[in-house]
Amino acid sequence: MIRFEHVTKRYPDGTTAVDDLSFEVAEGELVTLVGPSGCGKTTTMKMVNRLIDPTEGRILVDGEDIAGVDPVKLRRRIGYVIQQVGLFPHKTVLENTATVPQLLGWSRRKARERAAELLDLVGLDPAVHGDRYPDQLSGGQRQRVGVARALAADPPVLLMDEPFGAVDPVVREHLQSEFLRLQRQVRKTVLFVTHDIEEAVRLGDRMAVYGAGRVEQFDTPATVLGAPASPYVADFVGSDRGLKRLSVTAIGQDDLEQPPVVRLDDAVEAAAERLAAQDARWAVVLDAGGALHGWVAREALADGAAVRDHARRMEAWLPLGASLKQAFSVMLQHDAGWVAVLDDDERFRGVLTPAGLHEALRRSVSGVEQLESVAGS
Ligand SMILES: Nc1ncnc2c1ncn2[C@@H]1O[C@H](COP(=O)(O)OP(=O)(O)OP(=O)(O)O)[C@@H](O)[C@H]1O
Repeated sequence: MIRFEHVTKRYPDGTTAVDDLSFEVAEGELVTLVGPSGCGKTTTMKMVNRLIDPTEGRILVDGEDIAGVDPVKLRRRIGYVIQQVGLFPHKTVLENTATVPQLLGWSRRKARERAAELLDLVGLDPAVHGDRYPDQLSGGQRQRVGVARALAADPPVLLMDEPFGAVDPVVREHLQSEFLRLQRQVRKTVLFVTHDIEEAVRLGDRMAVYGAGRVEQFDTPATVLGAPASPYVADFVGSDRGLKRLSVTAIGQDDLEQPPVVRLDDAVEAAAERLAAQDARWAVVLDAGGALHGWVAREALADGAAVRDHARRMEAWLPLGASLKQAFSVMLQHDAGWVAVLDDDERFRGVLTPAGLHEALRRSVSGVEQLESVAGS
């Protein structure tokens, strides 16, 4: 969708901001550009919407060399979100969000309807916030309006330059989660500039780690953390990259244990027999529809009619594919001996125990070492 071919940018004073850059961002992919200040991230981004033109090389958007495209027309296909947001102070939130559709010639009513829909999508109630002015919003809310405005004309491509850089860490994490949720819905092709390695790892399908003007490594966060391509990248991602890897290592089916499963309506004797046959002290309890209800202890199944007479609720669960970091946090939060793991259709897939989690942690960390020795050989 966005393709850089040997792109170099030299400013008139002789500074080479970007040096022979080649990479491709697939349709619907979110690529983070991360690196220290002055390494050329913003220059890279501004070349995509022709705020800056390259000195050498070419950039293709959707197969078309953008050097031949009128910048104004090009920018209609490309949403742009920056740290300073740049909302018009004298326009309301709704008017700000409707700006681009109106420039594109939409009727005032249609543009405002679309704006209200988008504010809703980014988690702002148009009835509450729509008529406010930007200075009546919090920093986090202003950033959300910036994202809504960039999405208003439904461009296939989004450029985001440190969009969450100016808010405090708690709000930033919140905005990141919301943005990930939003991106799963809208599936834009996104270039996202940040100097925060945690943010780059968390948001990126792939990440480009910049050294001075060059991409030192372009790969998935798990690979960048597990097998840094050079001592520079290893140093940049930090000595705690093993820990960071926990947030990008997913729980898999192999990490789960399979205790006996009984249903709320099962007769007590039949349930007790099943537990005895597997020599288990407890079983997971599902309701008639197969949804997780909780658990039941073997010794409780001595009397009564159905499992439901003795079943206890268990609220904690994790989706299959959740990160080890999330798993750790849910286990600590619920002080639980096990956590049920459900798939996308909320079907029960097994339980994660502290032993299973420990095994997965070891695998993740030793993965780092193994990959390191591969990278070093
Ligand atoms: N108009 C300009 N003229 C000359 N040099 C420039 C110009 N704009 C940027 N540069 C230089 O180009 C290099 C790359 O700048 P760029 O803004 O792309 O970096 P960055 O990685 O986005 O940095 P930051 O994270 O600080 O925003 C820097 O050395 C910068 O000083």
